[in-house]
Amino acid sequence: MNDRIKIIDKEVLSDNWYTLNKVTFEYTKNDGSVQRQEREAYDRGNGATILLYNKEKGTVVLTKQFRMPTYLNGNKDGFLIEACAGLLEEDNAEDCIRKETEEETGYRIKNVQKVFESYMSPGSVTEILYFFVAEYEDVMKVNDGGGTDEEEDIQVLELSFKEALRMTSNGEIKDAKTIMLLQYAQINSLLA
Ligand SMILES: Nc1nc2c(ncn2[C@@H]2O[C@H](COP(=O)(O)OP(=O)(O)O[C@H]3O[C@H](CO)[C@@H](O)[C@H](O)[C@@H]3O)[C@@H](O)[C@H]2O)c(=O)[nH]1
Ligand SMILES: [Mg+2]
Repeated sequence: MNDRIKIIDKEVLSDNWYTLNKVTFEYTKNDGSVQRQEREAYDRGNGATILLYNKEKGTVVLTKQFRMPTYLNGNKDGFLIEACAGLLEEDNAEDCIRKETEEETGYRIKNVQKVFESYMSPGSVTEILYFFVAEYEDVMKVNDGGGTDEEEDIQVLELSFKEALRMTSNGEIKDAKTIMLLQYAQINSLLA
C-alpha cells in the first residue's frame, strides 16, 4: 500500500490478553534514504464510543469505572468518567455501540449518528475508535446498566451538560474520547 514502507519482520512480544507486536521495517525518508526502524504496536482491536444526550432535560449520560492504567499514572483513585464505550467484536461499529449502550448504561437507544473516527494513540496503539451520538429518554431505560462482564463494575451518571463541560475544564473529566464528544456536542449545539 505504501512503497516507502517494507515490513521485514513482525514479532509477538506478548499475547496474554491483547497483542503487543514488534515490527521491523525499512522506511524511505523524504530525502530518499532508507532506514531500518523498529516500532512496538499494541493491538487490542478497535472500539466504539457514544454520547447519549437529552435536549429537553439538558443532560448527558456518562459512566464511571476503575481504569488500572490511569491508576498507574497519576489518577488518584483510578476511577475515570467516560462516555460509554466498548471494543468491537464480530458486529459492525453501529450494532456494537447499541449493544454496549444497553449493557453499560441500561438505555435501549434507537437512532445513532456517527460523527467521526479517530486513532487515539497513533504512536503506540493500533486501535481506531468510532464516535457516535444519540438522543435518549427516560422511557428507553430497560435495565440498570453496569456491564455484563463479571469484572465490569460500571456506575451510570446522568449529568447536566453544563456540569459535564465544566468537568472537562476543571480536570474531573480526563478522558480524550469523552472530551471530544462533549466538545462536539457544544460546537454543534446538540443541547441548549
Ligand atoms: N482479564 C482481563 N480483562 C481485561 C483486560 N483488558 C480488558 N479487559 C476486560 O475486557 C472488557 C472490555 O470491555 P469493553 O467495554 O468492551 O471495552 P472498554 O475497556 O470499555 O474499552 C473502550 O474504552 C477504551 C478506553 O477508552 C477504548 O480504548 C476502547 O476502544 C473501547 O472504546 C472489560 O470487561 C475489561 O475488564 C486484561 O488485560 N485482562
Ligand atoms: Mg466499556
